[in-house]
Amino acid sequence: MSEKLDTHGTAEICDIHRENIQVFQPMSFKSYGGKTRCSGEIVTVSLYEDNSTLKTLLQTPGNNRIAVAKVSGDFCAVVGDNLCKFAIDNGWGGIIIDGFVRDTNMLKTMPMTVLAMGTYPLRSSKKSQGKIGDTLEIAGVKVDHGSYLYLDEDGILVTKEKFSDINFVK
Ligand SMILES: O=C([O-])CC(=O)C(=O)O
Ligand SMILES: [Mg+2]
Repeated sequence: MSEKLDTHGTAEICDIHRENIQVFQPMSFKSYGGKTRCSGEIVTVSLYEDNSTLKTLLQTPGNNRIAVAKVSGDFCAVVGDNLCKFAIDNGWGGIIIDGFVRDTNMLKTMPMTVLAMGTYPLRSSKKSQGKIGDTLEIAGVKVDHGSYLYLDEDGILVTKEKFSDINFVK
């Protein structure tokens, strides 16, 4: 007897839609937030040693979208409990940082999905401008602004559009 699942995680999406997804390389991201799953439209953010563009973005309505940021330059933490609180208050679906976060003792208690490459205690400078909307190269995948992301305990995958036949686990 086979039971039909009424919700799907990333593993089921991979089985159903293998041809239409790109999967992030493993061992690239760790989960730091109080939530470990999310799905939603991607907003891409390019940062260079400065989190102000991301900070401003997270203070605008998220409508359940996912902020995906790539950070270059010197090591710095671009998200901590303050930015995480903005994301929660403004209805963002998740924050994915190809870079570092801090205040992780707080982040783990907060109802937000926050993934990053690792932790670093030093904050970013406020000297440079970031940019929204670039295509980012992250964990072996080209991530387009406006594409769709599914993330859970098994991994992260992106697709051009939301799958209408998928009822993603909450
Ligand atoms: O303030 C910053 O730049 C990062 C941070 O610690 C926070 O978001 O709490
Ligand atoms: Mg902080």
